[in-house]
Amino acid sequence: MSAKSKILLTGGGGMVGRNLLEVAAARNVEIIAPSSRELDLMDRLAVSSYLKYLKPDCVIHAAGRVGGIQANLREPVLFLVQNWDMGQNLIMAARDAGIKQLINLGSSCMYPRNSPDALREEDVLSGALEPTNEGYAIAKCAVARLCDYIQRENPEYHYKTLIPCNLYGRYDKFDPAHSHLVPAVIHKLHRAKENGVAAVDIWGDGSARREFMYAGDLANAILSAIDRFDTLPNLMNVGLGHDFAVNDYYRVGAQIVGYTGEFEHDLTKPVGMMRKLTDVSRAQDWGWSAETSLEDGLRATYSYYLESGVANVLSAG
Ligand SMILES: NC(=O)c1ccc[n+]([C@@H]2O[C@H](COP(=O)([O-])OP(=O)(O)OC[C@H]3O[C@@H](n4cnc5c(N)ncnc54)[C@H](OP(=O)(O)O)[C@@H]3O)[C@@H](O)[C@H]2O)c1
Ligand SMILES: C[C@@H]1O[C@H](OP(=O)(O)OP(=O)(O)OC[C@H]2O[C@@H](n3cnc4c(=O)[nH]c(N)nc43)[C@H](O)[C@@H]2O)[C@@H](O)[C@H](O)[C@@H]1O
Repeated sequence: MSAKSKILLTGGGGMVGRNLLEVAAARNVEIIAPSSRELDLMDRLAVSSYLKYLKPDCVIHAAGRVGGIQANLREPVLFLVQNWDMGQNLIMAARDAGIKQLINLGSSCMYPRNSPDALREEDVLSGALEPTNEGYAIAKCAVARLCDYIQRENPEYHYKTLIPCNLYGRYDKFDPAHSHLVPAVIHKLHRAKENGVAAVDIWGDGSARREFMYAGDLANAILSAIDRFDTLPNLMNVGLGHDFAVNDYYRVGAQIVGYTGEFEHDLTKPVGMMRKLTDVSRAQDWGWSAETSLEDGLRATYSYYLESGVANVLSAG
């Protein structure tokens, strides 16, 4: 894509979007990123007229209704309806506006549950989904397939999907009502350290495994995808290629936060998939690999948690 290309980003106010905008700014890549108040993706007519007016050369779809296992269990209707409506509205409007290049973000939750092996792109829709996030996963699969079908019907359109593994990093959601594992680890351990709490609860027995990648690495991957769009595979996992047990995230988190207390396992809490490791060979063949270690990523995320004031807001709540 040329330096003059006009790039539209949805979800610019979210964790992935804000990391992408930071990395793009550092490389003098201009990206147009309307907030949800400026462009509500649930409003089909507004999306259609916006795209016909703006006529971007490429669209990056990073908006979504996103949350951890507890939010998905609580509101499956919202996760299904909003992620499908936003994706359909944007992608159909892009097609009808004649926009030829689009990068859609899926999620490793799209994959069938409980696969002992690393998940390959061709495994999408090859088995039953994880019940704890089924609504979200159905929407993600449907939007990814919509992109694929548009390409099949219109070969001059290139609507590609990246499938990120679990993510964490600066600008993440730390509110326990919505957070994923890693921000929950940071928030719970910080609060326990500050309040002298003797033991922190871990949901489940801690043996579930997760592949959490630093969001800054995904931002770099998306920028590479923009730069080298023509060689980008139509469907590509973006992950670490290795995972850790839930207990490991708490152990390393305790080192970073400075928590020296004990842990207790709450077996009444939901654990979701026992594993959802992505196979990253397609990305490696394409010339991309993640670079940030868990320790470095946790350290940067904890610094953000402290410096952004999130810690104080959540402590006051
Ligand atoms: N976080 C993860 O672990 C993870 C893992 C794999 C894939 N992904 C995917 O990566 C993408 C970004 O995730 P994230 O973690 O950055 O999510 P996030 O922090 O929750 O951000 C979501 C973004 O979507 C926007 N949005 C929500 N409803 C909207 C609407 N009706 N109209 C326009 N914009 C709307 C939000 O805008 P406002 O802030 O203005 O509401 C926000 O900027 C999503 O597609 C997600 O499925 C995330
Ligand atoms: C990428 C996201 O993956 C999500 O699944 P999923 O990895 O289980 O989502 P998480 O909420 O990150 O949970 C990951 C694992 O961490 C365990 N866990 C341990 N302690 C905690 C805690 O205090 N808070 C949280 N949240 N988890 C905790 C949890 O039981 C689960 O096995 C999907 O629900 C979303 O839709 C999204 O796709």
